[in-house]
Amino acid sequence: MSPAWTTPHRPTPVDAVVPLPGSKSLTARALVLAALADGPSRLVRPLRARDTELMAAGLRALGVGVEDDGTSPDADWLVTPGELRGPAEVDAGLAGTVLRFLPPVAALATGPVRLDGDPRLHERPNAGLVAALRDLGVEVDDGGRGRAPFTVHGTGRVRGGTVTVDASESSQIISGLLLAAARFDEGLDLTPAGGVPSMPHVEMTVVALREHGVDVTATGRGWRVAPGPVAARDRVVEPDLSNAAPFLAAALVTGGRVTVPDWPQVTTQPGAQLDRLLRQMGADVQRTPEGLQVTGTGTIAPLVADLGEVGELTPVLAALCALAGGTSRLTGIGHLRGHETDRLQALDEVLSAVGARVEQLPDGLVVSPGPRRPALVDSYADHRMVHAAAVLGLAVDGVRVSGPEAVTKTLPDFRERWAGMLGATAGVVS
Ligand SMILES: O=C(O)C1=C[C@@H](OP(=O)(O)O)[C@@H](O)[C@H](O)C1
Ligand SMILES: C=C(OP(=O)(O)O)C(=O)O
Repeated sequence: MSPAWTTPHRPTPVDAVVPLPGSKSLTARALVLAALADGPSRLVRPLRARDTELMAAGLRALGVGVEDDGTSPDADWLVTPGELRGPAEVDAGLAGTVLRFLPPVAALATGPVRLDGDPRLHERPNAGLVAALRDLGVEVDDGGRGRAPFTVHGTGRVRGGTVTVDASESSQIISGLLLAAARFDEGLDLTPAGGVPSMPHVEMTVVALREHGVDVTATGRGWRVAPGPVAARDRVVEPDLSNAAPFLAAALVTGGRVTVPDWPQVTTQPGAQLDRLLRQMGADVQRTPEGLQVTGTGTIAPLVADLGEVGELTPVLAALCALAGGTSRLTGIGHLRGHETDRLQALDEVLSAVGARVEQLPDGLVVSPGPRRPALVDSYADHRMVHAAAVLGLAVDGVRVSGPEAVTKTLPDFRERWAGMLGATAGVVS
């Protein structure tokens, strides 16, 4: 583990333009669909971070070509579908996308595919996916745990058909099944058994499938994917709007201004909701020719919001709540207990350590500011907890976070970008 990171304290306004690398979620979908397609595809500006490198490595292990385009400054990937085959070992690390998107692909391979990952991956909920694969005719050996590690015994084809899926703990279970479904003999008619968190991420999957020529219909109960080819497609990956959260939050905390360039006009990324949420917290948010510009006043309004659609924004928003002028209430996020760490517990510990008052609800958090104090907090191996600590540290002198290397999951140079933002005078952080 690298030494604890002393997060920079910043009593004066920031003023910076912060470009961001590609979206984790869009890169993951692009890789899987390109792997299942009828010809080679190019991914321009994909996210190159632990989660997406693990996705690429997992696909390679199954026989897909995922190669660097050495000539491209943006580290493009060229994806060449191949015959899917085991035996293979897939390391999912701590990536929910690999955990839930690759098993349905593995089911299309010939031979056993074993999936394992970090110790915490063994605790991430996945029983709904295992049960659904079995209902679709796939043999999965999970030792009765419904979690990793498990082995998918692919036979080269999946019957598919009608299935009811428990995706109450992760939308990724639905996305994973839909992504591979056009390659199932009967396609897929999927109905969620109950509530589904992070619905915009399912919509992102549906749009990505249609962009690859797949016939997907919303049935009212769920989604139907017709069997058929997946068209190859080159694509440019949008910047990761969820990873914009800590940088934009810095504008609110310091009463400064931060612009994220190339903010898409239209997007399926749930991070786009930062526009609305940061306004609710008192920021001025403008779409300028350069990108999304957020300006803070130096005071932060408390937030009362259901974050069920945008759970991954919670750590940074909760950090802002700890610095706000009153009590905030964040709900609809019980499923965050199954994320990289139990994020409700972790946020309770971290925000309390710097002086906030925190109450855990079954599905959320109530956060009130308190007398601020320095603290050494844990990252819990969670990239977004490091982002949250960095936001707190702007306002609270002496916030240190152990295990800061967790940021490699989706933004390996987070600390360099953070320092660049703070050093910049209306400058671009490159
Ligand atoms: O499909 C995706 O790319 C994601 C879906 C969401 O997962 P959950 O539904 O498990 O929250 C989100 O939190 C995660 O960061 C990315
Ligand atoms: C929940 C997250 O990740 P994962 O894709 O591993 O579920 C996240 O990035 O906030």
